[in-house]
Amino acid sequence: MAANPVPVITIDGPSGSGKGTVTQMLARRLGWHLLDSGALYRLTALAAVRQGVSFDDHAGLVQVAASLDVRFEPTPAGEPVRVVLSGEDVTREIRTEAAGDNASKVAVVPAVREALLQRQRDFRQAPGLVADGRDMGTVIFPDAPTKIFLTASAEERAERRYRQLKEAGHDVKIDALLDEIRARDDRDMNRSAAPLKPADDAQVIDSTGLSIEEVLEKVMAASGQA
Ligand SMILES: Nc1ncnc2c1ncn2[C@@H]1O[C@H](COP(=O)(O)OP(=O)(O)O)[C@@H](O)[C@H]1O
Ligand SMILES: Nc1ccn([C@H]2C[C@H](O)[C@@H](COP(=O)(O)OP(=O)(O)O)O2)c(=O)n1
Repeated sequence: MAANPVPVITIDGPSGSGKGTVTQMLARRLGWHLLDSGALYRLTALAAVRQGVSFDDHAGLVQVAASLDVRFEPTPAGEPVRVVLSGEDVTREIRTEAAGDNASKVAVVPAVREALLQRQRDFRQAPGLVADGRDMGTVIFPDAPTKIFLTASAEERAERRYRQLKEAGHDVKIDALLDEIRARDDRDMNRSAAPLKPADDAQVIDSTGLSIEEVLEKVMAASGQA
């Protein structure tokens, strides 16, 4: 097969490592497209709940994933991309910790991942793509010229999530968030299909103690875009 000439930067890593933030800033700076693959798993879980499909019903989940009616709409700089599911704005609803946990549960099902595979690859359009998730560099875009694995200590990731949720007006407890982060890390890393791990050719960046700007600079340098 001929090599795909459209460049991709993959940014994989655990929850709260800063993938989404860095991906958005980088995509804007480069003028490239963006793929938030986690949103597809969050939407699959949300649509399943709404349609009364149990997470044990794998055939049902595949049906939901394959027929997702979703649009990602651009927003002004600094605001999250607007996510529209079957005509309804679900941007906020899919960002809760519960939605993330449900996403991680449907994401263990290999056939669900298979049903979302081509939809993700279709985001690879000129002039380039920045893609964030768990398996962007290992499974979805194994030929990506630049692969980043972003990480940070579980404590710092829980702290970041705490600040983010507090600012959004949610009543959260740091200990519960740390437990949730650890449980999700464990599920994402230990599943058989496309587990969370750095690709062999990924550059690992530990963002513990680094500001968002410092991380962005490291990612730009690693991708030859600095
Ligand atoms: N290096 C960093 N230092 C401090 N806060 C950060 C850093 N990177 C991200 N954040 C903040 O942490 C929260 C989670 O970041 P996010 O990009 O959503 O992570 P992920 O997509 O990996 O789950 C956000 O509120 C974000 O602003
Ligand atoms: N490429 C991906 C992206 C997300 N997932 C699953 C596993 C994750 O825990 C959930 C939610 O991912 P998401 O990136 O939206 O969550 P965080 O922002 O990292 O908290 O979806 C996946 O299995 N593969």
